[in-house]
Amino acid sequence: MENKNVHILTQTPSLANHFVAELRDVHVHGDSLRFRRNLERLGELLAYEISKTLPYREVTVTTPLAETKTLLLAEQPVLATILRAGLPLYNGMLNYFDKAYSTFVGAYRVEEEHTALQINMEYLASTDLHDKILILADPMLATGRSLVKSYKGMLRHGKPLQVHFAAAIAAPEGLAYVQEQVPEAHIWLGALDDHLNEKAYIVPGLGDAGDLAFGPKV
Ligand SMILES: O=P(O)(O)OC[C@H]1O[C@H](OP(=O)(O)OP(=O)(O)O)[C@H](O)[C@@H]1O
Ligand SMILES: O=c1cc[nH]c(=O)[nH]1
Ligand SMILES: [Mg+2]
Repeated sequence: MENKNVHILTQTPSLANHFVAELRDVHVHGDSLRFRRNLERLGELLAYEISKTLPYREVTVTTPLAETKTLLLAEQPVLATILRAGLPLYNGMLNYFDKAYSTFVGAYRVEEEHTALQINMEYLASTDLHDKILILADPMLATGRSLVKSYKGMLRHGKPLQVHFAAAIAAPEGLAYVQEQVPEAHIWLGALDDHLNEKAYIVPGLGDAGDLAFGPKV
């Protein structure tokens, strides 16, 4: 997909391909610690890629031997995520943007037979977003409904100057919906997959990210 606002890590050879491969692999899925850690490692890589596009300022650092100039972030981004599957990806980003403030949304898909997919949003705890650089991380961008509803809910806490959406895996349908609803967003993906199935799961995808990380919901 040719779009300068969409960045897909696995389109070039790098360790991101290892992390995404393990996230998908049914033979690794029994190990929830490894699943969470792979999401976290991907979050670290996505944070690093995003960091290359952020504004910097020059500062002087004093070593034991001399003073030297270096670049530091002009400002910290705000990191946001959607509970619960978003936590490990968010945690990876927080490992790198280690002084960032955070915003949390509790949203989940109501997956019922014969009814249209609905997103329940029941919790929102946000820092001030006015004029901030916002990075919203959620591992699965399937229909895009969770991401867009969460982002629009966050806007009551201020309009960010810049918005980045980060996901491990996206479906083309969800990507198109997000681009239509939030055209200003910069989108960062581990991988862009083929399609959604009849239950709005990403194919080939990885299954249910929340269940694989934290166990099945009842
Ligand atoms: O693009 P969408 O079609 O909205 O689907 C994506 C959402 O699905 C997953 O969460 P889920 O609803 O399974 O909740 P969970 O984190 O509790 O597992 C995922 O973490 C996204 O938030
Ligand atoms: O494929 C999908 C779609 C939504 N949520 C997931 O965890 N996986
Ligand atoms: Mg889930």
